[in-house]
Amino acid sequence: MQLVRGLHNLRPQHRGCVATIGNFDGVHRGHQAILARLRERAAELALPSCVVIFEPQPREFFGPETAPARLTRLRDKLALLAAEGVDRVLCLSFNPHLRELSAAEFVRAVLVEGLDVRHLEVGDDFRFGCDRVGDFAFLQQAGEREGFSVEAAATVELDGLRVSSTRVRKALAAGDFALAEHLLGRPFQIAGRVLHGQKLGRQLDAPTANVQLKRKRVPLSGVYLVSTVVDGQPWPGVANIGVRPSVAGDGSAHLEVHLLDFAGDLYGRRLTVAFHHKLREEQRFASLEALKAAIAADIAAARAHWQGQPHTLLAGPTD
Ligand SMILES: Cc1cc2nc3c(=O)[nH]c(=O)nc-3n(C[C@H](O)[C@H](O)[C@H](O)COP(=O)(O)O)c2cc1C
Ligand SMILES: Nc1ncnc2c1ncn2[C@@H]1O[C@H](COP(=O)(O)OP(=O)(O)OP(=O)(O)O)[C@@H](O)[C@H]1O
Repeated sequence: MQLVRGLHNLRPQHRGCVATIGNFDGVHRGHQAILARLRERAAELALPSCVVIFEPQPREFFGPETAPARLTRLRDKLALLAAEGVDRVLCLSFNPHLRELSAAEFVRAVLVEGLDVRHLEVGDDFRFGCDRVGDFAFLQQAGEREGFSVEAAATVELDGLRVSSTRVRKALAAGDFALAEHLLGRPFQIAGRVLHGQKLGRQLDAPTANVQLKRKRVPLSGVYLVSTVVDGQPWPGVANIGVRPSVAGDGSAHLEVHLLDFAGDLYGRRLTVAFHHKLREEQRFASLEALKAAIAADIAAARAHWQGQPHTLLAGPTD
């Protein structure tokens, strides 16, 4: 899959494609349905498929402090789009210039002059352009004028409700991992490099891999049953994600993973951590002894949960 950053990096060979536009945060089952249609249309028309995304996402541009926490950082999103068979991603920086484009200007600059789109696939509720005035009817009219077809994919629902990134975030916040997994079509995962921590974990009888989050906010907080894959082998564990109120920190979110009965060195490696069940909220403990006892109880709960389940049967992460 090819990544093109910004309209100015489009070249003549990028013209002529089937496309879709959106945030695609989480690449959930609604997104997957659109991407499946995109693949089909691309094959029928013998053209490459292109997904147009924005960075930052529009809500992050309008309210960096109030925008919801991301399900996927750009890197994860790109990996998931590649796995869905997308040929090309056009990543536009959402900046003051882009936000001021009217729907008609967006169609002209991005879809017609930039990409020469021959077919556009969108969700039935899709809206875009300054003040979100561009909708499906608008796109169809523009398509008739400019010579591209537009198709609205039917809404994908689960239990009578639309699948959306917002709903995945709510499921995670409520600790409903079965629902999050249904909505995403895979367990919720966070990937990152293992960094050196404060080395306190050893004193707590729970050495932890400190997974770099590279983001200010995360869509979940607490203590969880997790799994990861080390050297191709699924590995169960328990993890804390949060600000670690019991130890002096900088207030930023951390992901600390303790793998059950693991003795190797993980520093510098990239781990993908899948979340399966919430054990408890993160707490502020008055002493390291109290924290140590709580972590021992978490580890015992994880052991009881995974006992009897062969590691190979774990619903592990995808890499
Ligand atoms: C299973 C588990 C549960 C944890 N629960 C909490 C908690 O409730 N409150 C807290 O402040 N820190 C909690 N922690 C985080 C520890 O404070 C952290 O792992 C420890 O400070 C080690 O950090 P280090 O890797 O930087 O040395 C938990 C860690 C694990 C592995
Ligand atoms: N459940 C769904 N069924 C069909 N299409 C969907 C569904 N969810 C999103 N889409 C479509 O996928 C494209 C990208 O959607 P986008 O990520 O912008 O919205 P979303 O998933 O609904 O997120 P949010 O909850 O943040 O609004 C759009 O065309 C959108 O209409």
